[in-house]
Amino acid sequence: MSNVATDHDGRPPLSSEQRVYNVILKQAALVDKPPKSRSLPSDLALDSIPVTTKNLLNEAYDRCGEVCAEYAKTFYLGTLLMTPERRKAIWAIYVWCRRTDELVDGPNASQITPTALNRWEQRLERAFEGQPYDMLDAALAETVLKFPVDIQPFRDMINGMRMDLFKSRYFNFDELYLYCYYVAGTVGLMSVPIMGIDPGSKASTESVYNAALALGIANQLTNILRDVGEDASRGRIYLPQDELEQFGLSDDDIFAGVVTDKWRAFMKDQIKRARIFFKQAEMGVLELDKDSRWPVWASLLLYEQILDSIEANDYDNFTKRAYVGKWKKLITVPVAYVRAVVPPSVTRLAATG
Ligand SMILES: CC(C)=CCC/C(C)=C/CC/C(C)=C/CC/C(C)=C/[C@@H]1[C@@H](COP(=O)(O)OP(=O)(O)O)[C@]1(C)CC/C=C(\C)CC/C=C(\C)CCC=C(C)C
Ligand SMILES: Nc1ncnc2c1ncn2[C@@H]1O[C@H](COP(=O)(O)OP(=O)(O)OP(=O)(O)O)[C@@H](O)[C@H]1O
Ligand SMILES: [Mn+2]
Repeated sequence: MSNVATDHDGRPPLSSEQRVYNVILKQAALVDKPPKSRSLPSDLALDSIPVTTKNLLNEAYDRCGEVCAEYAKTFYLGTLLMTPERRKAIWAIYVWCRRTDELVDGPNASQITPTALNRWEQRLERAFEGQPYDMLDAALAETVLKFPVDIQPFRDMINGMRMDLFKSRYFNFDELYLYCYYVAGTVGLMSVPIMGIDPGSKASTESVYNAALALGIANQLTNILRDVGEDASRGRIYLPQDELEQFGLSDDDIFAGVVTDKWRAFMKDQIKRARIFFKQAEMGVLELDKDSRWPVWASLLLYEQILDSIEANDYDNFTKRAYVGKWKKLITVPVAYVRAVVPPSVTRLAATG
């Protein structure tokens, strides 16, 4: 199994960041290549799909859109601005990610075993080979046929779910970084080939992939900070153990769930780090194809505001769930639009007067 965590014989172990960067280089090289020629059965060529299958596929894409609208309304609205082909592809990937997450986080999570995840991975492979198991997989299968999406980030997301099955503590940020790549950085890598890089962009492909990875990491770190109380109630602590210790905190403090000055100081530090990842991601949004920028900006700005909300709750993420209110969301959407359509030099000039 190809896994970013594979050890290199005899050489000093690479950090998670270095391992993940190697994946970025590989993904960037793949998307730079001309369209891949997958060895698919000849009846699977896109132009030979019969009309009835096409109708079923369209129904499957519509269903993917509905799921996306149900789980992330604002983001769904943003996808409506993308070209129909891209929008459908993002929905299909969204649904695969949501279904993968539900395996370990959903109502049947207690029944999920490593074998079940292996079966899910086999299903994924079949979809990439053009042999989908159900209609939602068929939408994914068509998507990966149309766009230069590689299987590795998908496999890696399943690896993240495997990690969730046996691991409930993270010794340091290096371990947490790898987990964040698996469950969220991968989403960035899956999305870039769909959203496309602006033909006028001067940025290197790997720098855009790196920004996409950073957005995934930033989102996941934010998600972890928002859900500290909820995760602790399930016996899970994603926060790096060594950093907790540096602030004089232990697992017991988290289970006790009392906001102290030590906790506030610790949280400030964690929020600062998440914001650094959001900043890294921002540079990449400008390089995306024009009509893909708005949904990404909206998603970035909305998720980042969860950090503001944790601050506004005076760092009580034990008993309060940080969220972005309706009005803030409403304001964010046009702000994201302006950022997406106005070149950064103009907004910078406007900001400096
Ligand atoms: C435009 C855009 C945001 C596209 C991404 C669409 C997509 C395929 C999303 C899939 C998300 C998903 C269901 C992932 C499964 C694992 C998971 C749940 C991760 C957490 C998401 C937050 O979900 P939620 O708040 O609903 O959490 P709960 O389940 O309720 O706890 C994550 C925190 C991470 C999701 C990661 C991203 C959205 C990364 C987005 C990065 C890009 C789209 C790259 C943009 C490109 C550049 C160059 C910046
Ligand atoms: N899984 C996700 N992937 C990408 N972005 C997401 C995801 N979940 C949330 N977001 C971003 O964060 C925003 C807030 O998400 P949240 O799920 O709290 O609310 P919503 O579904 O957008 O709106 P509502 O509260 O009206 O249902 C989303 O609109 C989206 O932009
Ligand atoms: Mn959500």
